[in-house]
Amino acid sequence: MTTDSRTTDEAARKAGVEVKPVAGYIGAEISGVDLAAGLDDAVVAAIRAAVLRWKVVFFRGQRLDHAAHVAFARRFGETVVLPRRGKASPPDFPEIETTADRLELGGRFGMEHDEWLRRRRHTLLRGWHCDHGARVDPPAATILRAETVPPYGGDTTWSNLAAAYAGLSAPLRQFVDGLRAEHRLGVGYQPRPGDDAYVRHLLDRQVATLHPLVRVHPESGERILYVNGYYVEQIAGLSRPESGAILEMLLEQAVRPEYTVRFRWEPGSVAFWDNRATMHLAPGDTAHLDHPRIMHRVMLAGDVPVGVDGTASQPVTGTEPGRW
Ligand SMILES: O=C(O)CCC(=O)C(=O)O
Ligand SMILES: [Fe+2]
Repeated sequence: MTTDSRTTDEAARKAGVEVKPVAGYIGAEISGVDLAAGLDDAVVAAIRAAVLRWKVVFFRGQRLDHAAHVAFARRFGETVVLPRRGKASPPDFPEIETTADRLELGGRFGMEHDEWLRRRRHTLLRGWHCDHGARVDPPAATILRAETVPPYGGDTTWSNLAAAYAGLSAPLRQFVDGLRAEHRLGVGYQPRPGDDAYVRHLLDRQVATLHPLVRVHPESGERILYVNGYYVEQIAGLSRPESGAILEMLLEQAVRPEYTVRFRWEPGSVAFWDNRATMHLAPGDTAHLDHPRIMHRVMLAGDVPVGVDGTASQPVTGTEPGRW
């Protein structure tokens, strides 16, 4: 499978679906498909090719319920079953995670969201992340659907990390190709009464992995600037100030506006992104609004990343492939 646009177009033509790019480097809207119906293999192949080519694809006006959402995801790979989940997750659907109103990430870790973000070392990248990036095998993809959206606000933004890598100068690409960085979750957070089971699970386990700073995409072969605004902590072998300055620069590069796409949700919208080749930014503009925002997601299991020299990511603590 390649990211060649001819391959993508060919697959779409065969399947009778329309793939319409919506930004120069990332994002395409797919129409002419009902995700709740049983999809034939050609449609699945067309969607898969579009996700690889455009990194995130959008569907509108879908009528997925939890069961159909999971069934759709399973056409593309193994779904992730979280062993202990937040109280927001629907009963009987261990693969579905629900976020209501806003991402309470800070609150989840025992402090207010702003304080949580302030503690991050990298100031530029407030909130940009790929999902579960501190794991040794982060999910390959996330499929997010909107149930209830505010009348304004609540947009999500994605960035293309292959384009960000390609946009670096040659000497800098060569420099980062050989580096690895530690990604961490749960460090320094204090538990507090009322934490749900999922939070306690995260707090129980410090999760950290040494990932290549440039990973080779397992399907497309593209080089990906593998930084993460939530999780990346330190470039191995560099001093703390060197690492901090270089990470700030790379994180800024990773989310340059031209590499991004922003999506306006409607009820029934679905976004399907390649979590190996993108970061995304959950909206921060709805917390003060009096409008609910209810989203459900399913993730696909992913591989252990591999760097340019063929070296795989190394677990540091609290993570092993396939164990959630
Ligand atoms: O709700 C959103 O817009 C995105 C939330 C998010 O980061 C995720 O589902 O992984
Ligand atoms: Fe996310």
